[in-house]
Amino acid sequence: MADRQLFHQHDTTNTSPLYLGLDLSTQQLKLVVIDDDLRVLHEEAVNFDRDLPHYGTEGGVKLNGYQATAPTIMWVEALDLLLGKMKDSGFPSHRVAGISGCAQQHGTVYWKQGAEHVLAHLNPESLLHEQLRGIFSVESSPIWQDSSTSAECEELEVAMGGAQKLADITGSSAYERFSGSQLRKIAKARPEAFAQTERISLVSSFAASMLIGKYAPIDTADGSGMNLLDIHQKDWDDRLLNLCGADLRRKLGAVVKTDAVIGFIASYFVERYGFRKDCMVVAWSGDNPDSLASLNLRVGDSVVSMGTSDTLLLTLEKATPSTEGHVLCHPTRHDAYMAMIVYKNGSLTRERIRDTYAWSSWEKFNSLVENADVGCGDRFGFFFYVPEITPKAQGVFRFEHGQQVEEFSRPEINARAVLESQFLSMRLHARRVGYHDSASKRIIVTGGASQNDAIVRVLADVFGAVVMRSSLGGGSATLGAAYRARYGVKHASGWFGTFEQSLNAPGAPQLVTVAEGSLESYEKYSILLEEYERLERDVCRAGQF
Ligand SMILES: Nc1ncnc2c1ncn2[C@@H]1O[C@H](COP(=O)(O)OP(=O)(O)O)[C@@H](O)[C@H]1O
Ligand SMILES: O=C(CO)[C@@H](O)[C@H](O)COP(=O)(O)O
Repeated sequence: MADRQLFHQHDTTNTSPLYLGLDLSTQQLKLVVIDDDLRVLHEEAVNFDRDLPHYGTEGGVKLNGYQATAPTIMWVEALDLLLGKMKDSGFPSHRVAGISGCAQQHGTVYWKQGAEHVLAHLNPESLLHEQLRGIFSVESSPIWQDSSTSAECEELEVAMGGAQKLADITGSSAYERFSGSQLRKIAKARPEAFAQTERISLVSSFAASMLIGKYAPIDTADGSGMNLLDIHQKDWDDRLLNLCGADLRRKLGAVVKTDAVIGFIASYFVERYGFRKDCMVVAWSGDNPDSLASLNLRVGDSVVSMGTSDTLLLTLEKATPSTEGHVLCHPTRHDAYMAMIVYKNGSLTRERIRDTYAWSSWEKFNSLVENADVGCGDRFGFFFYVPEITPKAQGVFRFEHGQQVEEFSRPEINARAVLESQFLSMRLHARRVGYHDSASKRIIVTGGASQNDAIVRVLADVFGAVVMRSSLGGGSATLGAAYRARYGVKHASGWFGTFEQSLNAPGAPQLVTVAEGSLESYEKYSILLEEYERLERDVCRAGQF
C-alpha cells in the first residue's frame, strides 16, 4: 500500500496536492499520506513504548491505581520523530496542501501562562520537546483509561439534577474518563497548577496547536466527550463549566465545527521540514469520530473499531441520549450525531489471554478460537482486567454450567470465551444506543485487531452480521483525518459539495466482506445473550468499584 519509492523520485515537476492525516492514539502516533484521488501513498508510525522508551510507558500509558496518565512531552517528542522519519524517506512535504488529525479522546493538556508565546516563536534549529519542556502546568496528562474521578462524576450528576439530565445536555451521563470530571479533580487537588493554566486542550487540539503555532480550538465531535458541551447548541454549557473549574470558558476557548480550517502550518514546520507556507490545518478531532469519517457508510451500518479500546459506532439522525453509552456531534454532518459505546478491555485484554493461553501467538490463539464450540460449551467469561466502562465493573469472572469457577475446566476455552464475551456485550449494550438488533446487517471493522480473521468471524456469528473491512487496511482513524484535511482545503477553496460527495474519487476505500454470520448463529447467540445479561448483572454487583 505505502510506496516509499514515490518519495525518491525527486520529481520537482509534480506539484499535485497531498494531504496528511495523523492519529495520536494510545500506543502510537500514526500518519497517512493521500493524494487528491484519495490514494494512500505512505504510512508511518512512532510507537511510544518502543521508540521513546525513556518515558517508561506501557502501552503508551502510566498507570497508578485508578489513575492513568501519559507524559505530555512524550507526545511532543513523537511529533518531531515522526516528521523526521518522513523527511528521511524523501517525503515531498512541499506538496502537502492540508493536514488534519485525531487523537485518543477525553485526555487533557494544560498549558502554562505564556505558553502560546512560546508556540508562536518556535526555533526550527532545535526540537519541539527541547522548547516546550516546562510549559505544561500539569506535566502528566490524564487520559481515557483513567477511572479515578468517581466522586467528581457523582457531584456533577447531583448538581445537574441526575444522570439523565446531564446526558440530555452533553450526550453522556458522567464518566470518569471524560474531561469535565478530570478538570474538576485537578482544579480541586492542584489549585496552583490550575490557576497557572492559560489554556486547556484536548489531546487532539493540543497536537493541532503545535502545528499552527497557537492555541487550536476544540472541535464539536471530540468536544462531545467532555461532559461540558451542549451537543444541541454546539457550545459550552456555562453551568457545567462553573462546576468544573474557574474561568473555563476562557481556558477552553471557542468550539469549532470539525471541518473548520483553523490556520496555516507554523513556520517551524516550514523551515525544519519543508512544508509550504500555505499548507492548511483543519481542526483535529477524536479518533472514533475519524474512524467513522473514514468509511462511506450506508444507513443502518455499524462500525466496530478494535484499537487499544474497542468501540461500537453508529450514525444517528437524532440525538436521544440515555444513561448508557454516548451521543457525540457527528464529525462530517452538521445535522447528525454519532452513538458510541466504549470498552477499556479491548486489545490489551485479548493480548493478555493470548499470552497466558496461546504462547503469545495470534496464530495459536486463532486456532483455539476456531476449535471451540459456539457458547464454549455453556461457559461464559467476563474479563475486566482493568476497570471496565461498559458495564461499570472490574475483575475476572468465569462461569461453567451456571456455576462460578476460578478457571475453566478446559483453560484453552478462554480464547473463544473472551471474544464471545466482548461481542455479546456489544450486542447487548448497542441496543440501548439505537442499534436495531437483527440478522444480516453490515458491520464495518477497523483498528489493529480487525485484521484478525478469526476475531471477525466470531463477531459475525454473534451479530449474525456481514462483517466488512476497508480495502485500505486497519488504521482508519488516520485515513478519516486525511479525508477531512482534503475536504477542508477544498471547501475553503470554494468547493461546496458535502463531505460524502468528496469521497467520490478513484482511490476511495472499497468495503470487502470478510465474514458472514448466519441466521442460525444469530439465533443461537440470541439465546446465549439472555444468560449473558443475567450473569452481567451479577458481575456488576460483585465487581463494583
Ligand atoms: N493479528 C492481530 N490479532 C489481534 N489483534 C491484533 C492483531 N494485530 C494487532 N492487534 C491489536 O491491535 C492493537 C493496536 O491497534 P491500533 O488500532 O493500532 O491501536 P491504537 O490506535 O489504539 O494505537 C494492539 O494492541 C494489538 O493487540
Ligand atoms: O475512550 C475512548 C473513547 O471514548 C477511546 O476509544 C479512546 O479514544 C482511545 O482510543 P484508541 O487509542 O483505543 O484508538
